[in-house]
Amino acid sequence: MSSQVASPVIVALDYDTPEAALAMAERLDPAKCRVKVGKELFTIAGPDLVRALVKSGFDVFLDLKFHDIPNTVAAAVKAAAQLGVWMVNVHASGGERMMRAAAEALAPLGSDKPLLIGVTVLTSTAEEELPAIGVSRPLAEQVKALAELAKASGLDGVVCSAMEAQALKAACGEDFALVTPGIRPAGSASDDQRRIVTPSEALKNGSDYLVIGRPITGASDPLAALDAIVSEIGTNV
Ligand SMILES: O=C(O)c1cc(=O)[nH]c(=O)n1[C@@H]1O[C@H](COP(=O)(O)O)[C@@H](O)[C@H]1O
Repeated sequence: MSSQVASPVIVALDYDTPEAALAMAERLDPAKCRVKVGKELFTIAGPDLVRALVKSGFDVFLDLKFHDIPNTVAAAVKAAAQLGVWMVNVHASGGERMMRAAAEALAPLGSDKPLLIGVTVLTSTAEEELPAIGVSRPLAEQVKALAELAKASGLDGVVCSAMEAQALKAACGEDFALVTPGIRPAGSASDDQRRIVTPSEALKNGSDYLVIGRPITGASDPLAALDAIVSEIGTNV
C-alpha cells in the first residue's frame, strides 16, 4: 500500500479510550505523520476506531503483534487488511510457516496490501533477559536471525531497535523496511524502553520508520513536538 506522508514518524496512540485516541489524532496531521493502534486501544475500541482513523486520512499501523498457528495468523492479517490499514505486524518468533502463511494471505491484494512486518526482539528487552526465555546467542545475533527469517518468509520488513538497523540493512537489503520504536529525542525519559536511539541517529543507522509515543503524545503541544522531531532529522514537512 503506497502513501504520501512527509515524515517517517509513526505516532503510537497508546490510549485507553477511543475518545482520547481520536482527540490526539485531531491534534496531529495525517500529512505529517502516521499513527499506530496497539493492543490496549484496539482491545477497548476495536475496528470502528481503526476505520475512523483511516477515514480521517491517516495511514494506520495496526500493531497487534500476532503470534499463533499459521491458519489463525493468516486469517487475522487478512481481517486487518479489510480494515484498510497501511501496516500490520506479527512476531517473527512465530516461525517461518506462520509468517509465510500471513504473507500468502495478503498476496492476492497486490499493491493494495498492507505492509507485513515481523517483530524481532522488543526494544524493551535487554540482552541479559534472553537466557531466561531460552535464547543463548547474543541479542544482535537473535535480531539478525529473526530478520533474515522474516525476509525469507516473504515479509516486507521488521520491527527492531535502531541500534540494530545498520546491521539489518546490510544483511537484508535496502528495500527491507526497518520500523524502529524505542526512539527518544536527546534528554527525554527512557521510560520502560531499554534499547533507545535519538531520531536523527535512527535515520542515520538506516531506520525507515520511527515509532514514537510518549515523547509526542505526552507533550503539551504534540504537533509542535512532532515538528521539532522532524526538523531535528532534517526532513522537509
Ligand atoms: O511493535 C511496536 O510498535 C513495538 C515494538 C517494540 O519492540 N517496542 C515498542 O516499544 N513497540 C511499540 O512502540 C511504542 C513505543 O512507545 P513509546 O515508548 O511511548 O515511544 C509502543 O506502542 C510499543 O508498543
